[in-house]
Amino acid sequence: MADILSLHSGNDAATPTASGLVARNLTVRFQGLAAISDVSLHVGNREIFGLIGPNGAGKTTLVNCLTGFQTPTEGAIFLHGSDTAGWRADRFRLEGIARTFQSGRLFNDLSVLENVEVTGLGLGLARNPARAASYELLEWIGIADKASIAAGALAYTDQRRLSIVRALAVAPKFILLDEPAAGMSDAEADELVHHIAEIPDRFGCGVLLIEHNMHVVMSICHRVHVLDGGKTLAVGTPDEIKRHEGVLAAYLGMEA
Ligand SMILES: Nc1ncnc2c1ncn2[C@@H]1O[C@H](COP(=O)(O)OP(=O)(O)OP(=O)(O)O)[C@@H](O)[C@H]1O
Repeated sequence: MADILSLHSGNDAATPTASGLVARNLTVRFQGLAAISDVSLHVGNREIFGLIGPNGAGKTTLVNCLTGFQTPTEGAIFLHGSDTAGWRADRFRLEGIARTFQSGRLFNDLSVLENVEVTGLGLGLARNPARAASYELLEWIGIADKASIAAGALAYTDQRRLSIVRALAVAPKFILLDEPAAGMSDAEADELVHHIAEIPDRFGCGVLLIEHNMHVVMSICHRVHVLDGGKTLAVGTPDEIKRHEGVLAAYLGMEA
């Protein structure tokens, strides 16, 4: 615990605290090559925390570590002060860490409503309450009118919306969103921004957001962590990140 309280060292500008989701000095090597190197971060309880970086920067590898899909080669992850060493993905999920995948991973043959409902049933809810809660989530994200069609028949952008509510259905403490705005038009991304911004207060959870759409990241994140080549390049508020010379050169400059 004392170690977490002194997290302020290293490369995370977060306020030291034992609460929240904390990664400390994470390194992941694949066949000797470092996908991430000595990365530390802290996501606060109701924070919207952006994770950005060029392709191959290590964002997904980091999220895989924070959800138990990847064991770090070095370093540690703490959830509300508990060391997660040895936790597998199902334990992370049970402890309140939910995620979406770039690929969606929906049950394509089940209806949109059933995709959310199975999560509620898995949590032990009875059928009717699970169905009602699922419908409410679909209404919130704006796809309740498609509740009865097969998830596999949804447009790609609606599949991404469904992935988000399915992850929220487990009442997580943290939700990790992997490129939720991918493939969306500017208008669709704007609408998504509005929904993601509501998550902390409406669902009482923190958000870690991987996103290439800079408008989305800069308009809703409280803080942004920039990875480049597996290393932390900068951590700061959106305004600080927008002005950071190293970030402009390594990443944002590419967008110009
Ligand atoms: N299972 C793996 N085996 C070997 N190398 C891997 C593996 N997973 C990722 N890598 C490598 O680790 C580095 C980081 O990849 P990662 O997918 O985490 O980056 P990313 O920032 O999420 O990229 P993108 O924006 O393209 O999704 C890349 O060089 C990638 O090739």
